[in-house]
Amino acid sequence: MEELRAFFLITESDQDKKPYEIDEIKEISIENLSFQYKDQLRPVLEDIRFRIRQGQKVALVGENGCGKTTLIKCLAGLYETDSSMIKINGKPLANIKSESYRTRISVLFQDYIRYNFTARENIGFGNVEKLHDFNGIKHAATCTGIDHYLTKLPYQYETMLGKFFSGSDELSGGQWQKVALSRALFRNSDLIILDEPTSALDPNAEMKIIEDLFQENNQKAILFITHRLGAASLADIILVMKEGRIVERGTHEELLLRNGIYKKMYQTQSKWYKQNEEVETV
Ligand SMILES: Nc1ncnc2c1ncn2[C@@H]1O[C@H](COP(=O)(O)OP(=O)(O)OP(=O)(O)O)[C@@H](O)[C@H]1O
Repeated sequence: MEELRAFFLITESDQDKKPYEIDEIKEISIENLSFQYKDQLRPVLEDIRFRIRQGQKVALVGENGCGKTTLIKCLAGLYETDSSMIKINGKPLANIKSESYRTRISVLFQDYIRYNFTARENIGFGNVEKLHDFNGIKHAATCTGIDHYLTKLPYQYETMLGKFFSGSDELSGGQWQKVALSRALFRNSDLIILDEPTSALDPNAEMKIIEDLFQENNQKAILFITHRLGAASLADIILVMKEGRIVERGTHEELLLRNGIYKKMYQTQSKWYKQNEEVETV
């Protein structure tokens, strides 16, 4: 009898460890996550805890070097972390087949690729199986506001982008960023992770894109890094990081009521915008 029980116990625990597939991400939870780069003396992330549910929009803010990009790389499964610290639908990320997880997420890093291919392909590469789904590609481009520009190109979406080919069209930094963001949106994912997706855009264009992004993807979870608190204010939850830790969290209004880092950052940025408005009107 004991042997029989032992047999079932082993079989159950083996099954737990066997990587499995997921077809949906309903919740991501991070519990007590710490991370250290091999060549660094101190951890870059310490005791990180938060949860993102389906449809939630979460902004990650904080000064340069506080660990924001490292955190989203851990979440994207690019760095190995203690298996139980990141959980997807309540189960450790490490137990999920990485291919299956990656098809459910969409990530846009700061150093996105500018493909010397057509505009359609540049966006379509987000979901290569749907490279010929023109309506889907156009829809993603409309959401980021780049459709307007692409439709005016000599061959519209079939125009080559970049500067390598004759007849191709080289975009501005902000336009490339919109194309890259369209590519991330074209992917059919449950979780969209964006590292400063609108940093090259002017504040008005940025706010419009973030608003449209949230509206168009109301069922999806979005985690985005931003240095502009105007964009962060649109999120359901704002996580404020400092030296590898989350030190404040809440809505824009809640954080302004505290006399913390977020409020100081906000006051500094408001002053900056006011000064610039005054310079423009002089
Ligand atoms: N590949 C790496 N190897 C070693 N150290 C790294 C690596 N990437 C980042 N770091 C270090 O980890 C710390 C956090 O970097 P990270 O890029 O996560 O910060 P960040 O908050 O995203 O900064 P920024 O706002 O400037 O983009 C920094 O001190 C950085 O030097």
